[in-house]
Amino acid sequence: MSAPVVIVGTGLAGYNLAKEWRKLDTQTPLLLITADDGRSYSKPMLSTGFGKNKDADGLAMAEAGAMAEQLDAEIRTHTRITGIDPGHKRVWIGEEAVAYRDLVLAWGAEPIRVPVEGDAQDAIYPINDLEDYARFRAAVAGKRRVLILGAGLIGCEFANDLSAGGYQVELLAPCEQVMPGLLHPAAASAVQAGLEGLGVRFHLGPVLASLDHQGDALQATLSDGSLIACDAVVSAVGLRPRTALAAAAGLDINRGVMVDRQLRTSHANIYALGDCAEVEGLNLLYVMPLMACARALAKTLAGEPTAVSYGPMPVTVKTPVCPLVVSPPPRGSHGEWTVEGSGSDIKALCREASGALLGYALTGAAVQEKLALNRELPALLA
Ligand SMILES: Cc1cc2nc3c(=O)[nH]c(=O)nc-3n(C[C@H](O)[C@H](O)[C@H](O)COP(=O)(O)OP(=O)(O)OC[C@H]3O[C@@H](n4cnc5c(N)ncnc54)[C@H](O)[C@@H]3O)c2cc1C
Repeated sequence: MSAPVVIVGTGLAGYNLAKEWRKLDTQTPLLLITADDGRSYSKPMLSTGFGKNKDADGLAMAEAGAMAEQLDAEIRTHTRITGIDPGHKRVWIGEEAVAYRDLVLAWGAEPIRVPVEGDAQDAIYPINDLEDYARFRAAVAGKRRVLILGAGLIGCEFANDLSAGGYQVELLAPCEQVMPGLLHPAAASAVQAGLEGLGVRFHLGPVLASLDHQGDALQATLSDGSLIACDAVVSAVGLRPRTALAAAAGLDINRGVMVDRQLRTSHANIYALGDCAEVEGLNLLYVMPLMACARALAKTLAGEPTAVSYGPMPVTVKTPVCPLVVSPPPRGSHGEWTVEGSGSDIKALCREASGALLGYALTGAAVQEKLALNRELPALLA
């Protein structure tokens, strides 16, 4: 039998690529390898599960077996790739070598861990996949108070969702506003005020110095000396694209695994997409870009080399208490911000001197204007 196309990872990138490719090629063998249980799920739902009262099983859309049948593929679950041998076109799973025709890296990004003192490291939960989510839900069942580390998009989404699920939330981050780097301060204030309205208490500035067990609960000591009592900690301090195995195999690495617009790495027959990939300098950890990459790469793998294009990529942040859509100005662009509105309804626009729209942040009622504004936004990869 000819060597299969091998996709490493069964997240949205791996599975969507497999689906798109199977539309074009029903013959070539396909092998998916995943470190997790291979269940298909939509990762964005992880930060809406408490409000919707859905556990991990409730968020899973299909078991690995059903996906294998649907994709006419072999899926190896709980199996971790440990090396790549580009010269011989094979990957290593421990001592076992697996040959590939083409190899696709869709192995995502991993949560950054911040060093914290104390005896309760075990009570800090990153939530980056279904299994993380299941562990966290088990940890907070019957509990009341959650401390979130990180005021980025994911930290804010969890703050909204856990509040909606009945938890008392404290949010700690060493920055001056929520979603710094992504949001204009006026929009950040609107979101923060909305979350405060739900009872979220913000501690912006200090970091977590230590976390210790105290009876059945936990005590967090902040770098400014203040104390927070809680029952569990969510770590949402950021993600780092997985690159170590690619670097060890000699692939070009920057922030992510570097690929061109055809999603080709620096080595023949090896491609990357999703959170692990840096596409012409852009490492976008969102669903829309990976879907565009999956469609383009499916064609390339089916024999029609195709470059990916990114249109505007606005992000809808799931903070229903203060709806938010944001499209940050492209890196390196220069524009002036104008802000209209007040309270929870903010329209912040960034324009070039010529008047061309570079980016925006819309909150509350202003979100309605997104469709009209999207038509004005520049494409990220034309
Ligand atoms: C809580 C949360 C909410 C989000 N909300 C949104 C949103 O609203 N909108 C949006 O656009 N984006 C959102 N995102 C981002 C979006 O979900 C991700 O960009 C996307 O799901 C990444 O998919 P992926 O397939 O690249 O990676 P992953 O889903 O992380 O998949 C990686 C896969 O690789 C496997 N793997 C890793 N290492 C190995 C190895 N060595 N061997 C074998 N397998 C391996 C893993 O087991 C897994 O199957 C959110 C992210 C989070 C965490």
